[in-house]
Amino acid sequence: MAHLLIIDDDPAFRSSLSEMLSDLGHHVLEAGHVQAGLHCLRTAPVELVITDLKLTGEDGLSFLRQAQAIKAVPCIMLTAYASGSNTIEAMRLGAFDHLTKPVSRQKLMETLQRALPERSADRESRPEADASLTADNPTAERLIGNSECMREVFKHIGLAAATEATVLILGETGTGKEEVARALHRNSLRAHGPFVAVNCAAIPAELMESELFGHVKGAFTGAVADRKGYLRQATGGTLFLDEIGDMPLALQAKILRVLEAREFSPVGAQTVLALDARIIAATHRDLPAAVRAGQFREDLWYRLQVMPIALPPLRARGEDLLLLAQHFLASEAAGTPKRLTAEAAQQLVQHDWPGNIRELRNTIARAQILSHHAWIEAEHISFTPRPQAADASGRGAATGTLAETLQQVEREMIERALRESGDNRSEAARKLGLSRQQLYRKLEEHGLT
Ligand SMILES: Nc1ncnc2c1ncn2[C@@H]1O[C@H](COP(=O)(O)OP(=O)(O)OP(=O)(O)O)[C@@H](O)[C@H]1O
Repeated sequence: MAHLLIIDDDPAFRSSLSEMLSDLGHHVLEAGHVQAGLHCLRTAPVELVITDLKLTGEDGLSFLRQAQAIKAVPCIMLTAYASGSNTIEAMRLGAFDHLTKPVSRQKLMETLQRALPERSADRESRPEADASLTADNPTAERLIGNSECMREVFKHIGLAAATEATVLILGETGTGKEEVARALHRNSLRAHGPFVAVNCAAIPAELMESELFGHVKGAFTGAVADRKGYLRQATGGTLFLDEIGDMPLALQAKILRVLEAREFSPVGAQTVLALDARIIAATHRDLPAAVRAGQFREDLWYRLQVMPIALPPLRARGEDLLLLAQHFLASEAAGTPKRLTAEAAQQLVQHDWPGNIRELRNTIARAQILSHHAWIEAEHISFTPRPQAADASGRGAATGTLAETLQQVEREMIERALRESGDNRSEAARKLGLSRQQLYRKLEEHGLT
């Protein structure tokens, strides 16, 4: 038996929940608003709190903020109005879990079982979240999603946000990895610092080191002035390394060193600078497969595994699809948002969304333009043809003559080999099964020198 406190301004809900918990053998206290709940926490031997989010007067998040100063007890947020931002905020403020109403007896039992053995000792060591950071913040909902899998993602964001842990975000292209990185930053203790996003796949391998670490004047030909580099630009904030799976191996070793030692040196400098930025990385690649293929360092992979967050593809997000579609219709509308007919919604549901949320956003934008009325009909929905990935044989990429296609595939393979070998030409030649001379000739042919 444990002493539980329920805070809810709906007396009927309070008493039915109280009955359910008493049936499970617990001693239950009830409060109708936040201050009454805080009073119980001060005066009674409360071991766990279940609080509603939307209450008359102060809300459940306000209870969480104030409760921390009184007693460390697990708090479960229960709401009919779950959103990405209130889930993240509740978890960041130390909530044990965030459940949606109506809650089943089974779910409640399961959550209590997880929460109660933990009691207070464990929780006292959790870093206190800075309540001032987002106290007035969660206005516009930026991360849409109500599906069970996204609610798990929001909880992980909330838990990770309050820490300094390096986070690795995994997910197919367009699933919202950058959006999640931004949410982590917004909800972190570094929210007032900069958020610097770097796309590792877009920077030429030979420039990447100086782009990240900076350089001093004269460090190499062309270094005509000092350059700060992204690590220093992110001081006090967050550095988001997007597409880390495309980082050349040589640089992966350097980033690992930065993560371990939390210090780095600009190219050509003798000085060592302390890292004062949180690193969040993301990739759409299958990193374990890249590790097996020798394209990604195993030690860096383990180092990034501290706090992985895997984003589900849109086709696995069920109800979120139409929720997101409505969100894009509303956010892009000048006046009253257009509505989807049942047939148009059906079209959306049947598609498998290889480009995920980005593809949905573009599909909705296109439908919005094509429809001249208040409704979006099925005929306004069209999907972008899926780009055919060029495999090593060039199949699927062929639009020109055979010779053109072969040239194109050759060029892509050379670029990839150079990227993956950190621009080391001997290694790239080995990967491609060419001699160094043959590779040099090909580089010249393709204008890649
Ligand atoms: N949960 C969400 N709610 C609303 N919009 C979202 C959500 N997730 C992603 N988006 C939108 O979808 C688009 C793609 O998101 P984002 O750029 O974060 O994806 P990504 O996984 O980083 O893509 P890539 O792998 O190509 O870098 C953006 O316009 C973003 O604002």
